[in-house]
Amino acid sequence: MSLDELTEKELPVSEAIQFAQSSSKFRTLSPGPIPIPAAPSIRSLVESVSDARANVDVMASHQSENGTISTASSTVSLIESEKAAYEYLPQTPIKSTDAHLVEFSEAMRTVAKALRRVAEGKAAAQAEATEWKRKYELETAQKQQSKIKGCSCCSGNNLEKLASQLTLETPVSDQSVCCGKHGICSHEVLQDEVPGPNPRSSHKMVGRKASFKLSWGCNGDKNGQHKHDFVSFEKGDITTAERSNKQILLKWESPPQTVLFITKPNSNSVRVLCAEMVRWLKEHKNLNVFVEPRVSKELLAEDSYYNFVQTWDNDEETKLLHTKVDLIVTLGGDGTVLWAASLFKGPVPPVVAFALGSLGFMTPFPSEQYRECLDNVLNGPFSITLRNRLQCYVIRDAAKDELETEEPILALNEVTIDRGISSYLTYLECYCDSSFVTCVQGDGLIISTTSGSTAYSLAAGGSMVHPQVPGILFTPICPHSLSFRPLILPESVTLRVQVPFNSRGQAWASFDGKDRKMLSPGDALICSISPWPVPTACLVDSTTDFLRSIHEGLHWNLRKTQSFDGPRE
Ligand SMILES: NC(=O)c1ccc[n+]([C@@H]2O[C@H](COP(=O)([O-])OP(=O)(O)OC[C@H]3O[C@@H](n4cnc5c(N)ncnc54)[C@H](O)[C@@H]3O)[C@@H](O)[C@H]2O)c1
Ligand SMILES: Nc1ncnc2c1ncn2[C@@H]1O[C@H](COP(=O)(O)OP(=O)(O)OP(=O)(O)O)[C@@H](O)[C@H]1O
Repeated sequence: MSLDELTEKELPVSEAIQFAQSSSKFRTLSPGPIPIPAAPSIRSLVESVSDARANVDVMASHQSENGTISTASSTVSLIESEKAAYEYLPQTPIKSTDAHLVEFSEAMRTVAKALRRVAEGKAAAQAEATEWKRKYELETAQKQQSKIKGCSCCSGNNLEKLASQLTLETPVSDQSVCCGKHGICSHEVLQDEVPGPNPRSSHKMVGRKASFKLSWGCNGDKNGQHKHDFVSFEKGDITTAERSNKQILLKWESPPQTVLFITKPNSNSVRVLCAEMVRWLKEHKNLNVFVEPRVSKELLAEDSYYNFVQTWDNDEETKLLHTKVDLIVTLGGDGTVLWAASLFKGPVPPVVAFALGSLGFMTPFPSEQYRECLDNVLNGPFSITLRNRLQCYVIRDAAKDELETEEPILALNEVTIDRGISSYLTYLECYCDSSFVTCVQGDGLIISTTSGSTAYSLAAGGSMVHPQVPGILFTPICPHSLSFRPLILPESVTLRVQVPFNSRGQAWASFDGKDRKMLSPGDALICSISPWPVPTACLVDSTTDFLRSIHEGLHWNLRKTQSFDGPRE
C-alpha cells in the first residue's frame, strides 16, 4: 500500500501504526547532514505509538465485554508498548534522504490523525457512559419520589390530617423506611411537640415540610402559566412561537415551618444578627430553626433560651436536611451561599441570602431589613433564580471500570483545573460530548456555570452571563496561545477534561474554590449540569438583581458622561 492510499483511506489506528513501523522508509532513515528527528520528537513518537496501543486496547475491551466499558488493560499495554518501542528504536538502522524524511513525517501525521480519531471515539464512549449513569441516577431518584408520593404513609387526606394531629417524635430511621435511602420526600411528616421554646431533649423537633408551586410569569403579568418553548415547522417554515425563560415565582401551598441558618464563621456582627433573627422567627413566626453544630454551640453559650434550636451530628443527618428544611437563610457573602449549597448533594430548598460580605452577587437581601424581607418570603409568592450547578466526577486512570468513579461533586460557581504548585504549563485534553474541543496549555481551565460567570471566570476573561441563561462557560486561565478565546457551550453537553499520559505534571481540580483534588496523567474529570439547581430568592427579580449586582458590585461600564458642549456638525 502506498502512503497516499494510506492517507486517503483513513486506516484504523492499529493498521496505521503497523504501516508506519514497517515502512521501509521508516527503517532506512539515517543521521547525516539532514536534521533527523531530535530526542524529544522521538520520545513523543514513542509516546504516540504507546498511546495508540492503549487506545486500541480500550476499544477492544469496549467491544469484548458486551458494551461494558473497561480501561483495565490500557495501563499495562501502554507500559509494555512504550518499552518495546524504546527497545526497537536503537536497533533501527538509520540512513537518510530528504524524501524519506518527508515520507516518514507524513506517515507520522497519518498515525497522529488516526490517534486523534480513536481518542475522540474513546471520549465519546466515556462521556456517553457517564451521561447514562447520570440519567440512571436521576431516574432512580424520580422513581423513588413517585413511590414516596404514592406510599400510604405520605398520601391520603385522612392520614395527612391524622399526621398533623400527631405530636410524637418521628425518628430519622422511620423516615428512611417511608422515603427510602435518599429521603427525597416533599411531604415528610415531621412533628412539632409544643409551640414555643422546647427543652433540648426533644431535640428532633419536627413539622411538616411545606409544599409549594412554581409558576412562570409571562411578560411580567405573573399569570402562573408555564409556556414551553415551541418550535413550529408547519409547511416547512421553522418558527419559534414561545420562549419559556420568564421569571419564576414560588408560591407556598402550605406555610413554611422550618428554617435553616447558614452563617459566615468568625464574624461578630453575623453572630449577633443570627441570634436576633432566630429569636424573632421563633417568637413572631413560631418557626422551627436549624443551625450548624458550630452555631448551635455559640447560641447555647450565649443563652439557654436557644434550647429549641436544632442541629445535626453527622453526615447521614446532613443528607436528610432537605427533607426537613423549607427555607435556608444565609448570613455572609457569596462564599456563604456557596457553602450552604455544598451541604446539599441533592435537592436544595429555596435560599434567602442576606448580604454581609463585600461583593454579594448572590446575596441580594439587606440584613437591616430582615423582618420585611422574611415576611415577604414567608408569605410568598416571590421570584426565584434557579441557579444551575455542575455535577463533576473524577475518573481515576486506575479505575477498573469507567463507571467506578468517586462521589460526584456539585459546584455552584465553577470547577477549576489548574497547575497547582507545579511550575509546568498544564496540559489538558478537552472533549465536549463526542467532539474534541482543544488542548489547554496554560495555567488551567475554568468550567463555570452562568452564576459563576461573574466570579473566577470573569477574572480570567470570560463573559458575564445572566444566571438564567442555559449554558456552561469554558474559560482558559492564562493560555499560552494568542487565539484561545473563552467559549459558552449549551447546558446539555457533557465535558471531559483529561490529563494525558504525556503531560509533564499533575493538574489540580477545585470546586467553588474548595476541595482540591489531584489529577494525575490518565485521570479525567467529567462535568455536566446537575439535576439539582439552587433556587435563590430574588429581591426584585432575576434580571433586576443581576444588573444591580454588576452595577453596584463591579461598577460595570462606569464612565463619566461627556458634556453637551463638544463639537457640533
Ligand atoms: N482570581 C479570581 O477572581 C478568583 C480566584 C480564586 C477564586 N475565585 C472565586 O472565589 C470563589 C469562592 O468564593 P469564596 O467567597 O469562598 O472565596 P473568597 O473568600 O476568596 O472570595 C472570593 C470573591 O469572589 C466573590 N464571588 C464568589 N462567587 C461569586 C459570584 N458567583 N459572582 C461574583 N462574585 C463572586 C466573592 O464575593 C468574593 O469577593 C470561587 O468559586 C471562585 O469563583 C476567584
Ligand atoms: N457556614 C460556614 N462554614 C464554614 N465556612 C464558611 C461558612 N460560610 C462561609 N464560609 C467560608 O468563609 C469564607 C468567607 O465567607 P464569605 O465569602 O461569605 O464572606 P466574606 O469573605 O466576608 O464575603 P465576600 O467574599 O463577599 O467579601 C468563605 O471562604 C466561605 O467558604
